[in-house]
Amino acid sequence: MTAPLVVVHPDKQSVADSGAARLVTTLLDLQAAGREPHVSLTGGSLGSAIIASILEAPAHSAVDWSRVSVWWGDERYLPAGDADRNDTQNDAAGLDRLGLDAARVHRVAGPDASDSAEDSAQQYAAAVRGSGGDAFDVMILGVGPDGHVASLFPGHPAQLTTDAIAVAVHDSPKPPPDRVSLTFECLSRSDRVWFLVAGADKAQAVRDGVEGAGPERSSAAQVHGLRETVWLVDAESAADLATG
Ligand SMILES: O=C(O)[C@H](O)[C@@H](O)[C@H](O)[C@H](O)COP(=O)(O)O
Repeated sequence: MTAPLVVVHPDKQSVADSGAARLVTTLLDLQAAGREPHVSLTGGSLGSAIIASILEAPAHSAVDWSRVSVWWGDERYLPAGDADRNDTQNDAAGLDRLGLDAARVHRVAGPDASDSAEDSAQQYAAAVRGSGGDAFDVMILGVGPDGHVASLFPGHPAQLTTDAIAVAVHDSPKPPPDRVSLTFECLSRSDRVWFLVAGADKAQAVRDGVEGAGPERSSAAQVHGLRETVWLVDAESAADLATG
């Protein structure tokens, strides 16, 4: 388990830009070392902002995006193309302009391609298991004001699922109610975990996450990278962190 490193930025745009720069550099290093990287994306405003920033990053065209595998930490259980799905929002932010190989873009099945959220979670778990890599190279996660990551919500029973890669989530405290999420175990099987957070309403969630609060307060605090755990935050969301 790696101790969290906190990097404070002036504003939300710099959080997205620095996440993008970090991702491009990391992918270049991994590809130079002969690895075919696996990256997990996130929904929310920063999940889309980082994609827009990647397209603006000068070195992004040096990455061979056709050999980057893309996943999502969670998905809203809605049909393909639904405007409220994380992947649809990421596509709209420019994901489809990166030059990815569609065969390596691992979308979570919606009700149009699975019998239930449970079935979708099983399909997704099988895809993760079958992907060859036993760890994600980069896991990008947004954090909700309530401390949730992916679709694992503090106090919700689904977050405590063990011995599974992915889980169906019902009665989510945030709409839509039905979702599919990677579990804590799977999220933490990542070399690098990067939390991207901005806004004054996230100050408590950042503090709880960085200080390692329990699962009833913070889902983010339960996720750690194997090599690094980095919080890319803006000044407002860092306001409650102890200094010095
Ligand atoms: O599925 C969802 O309801 C959202 O995607 C959610 O999990 C989001 O990622 C976080 O709340 C962070 O959102 P921001 O990046 O907008 O802060």
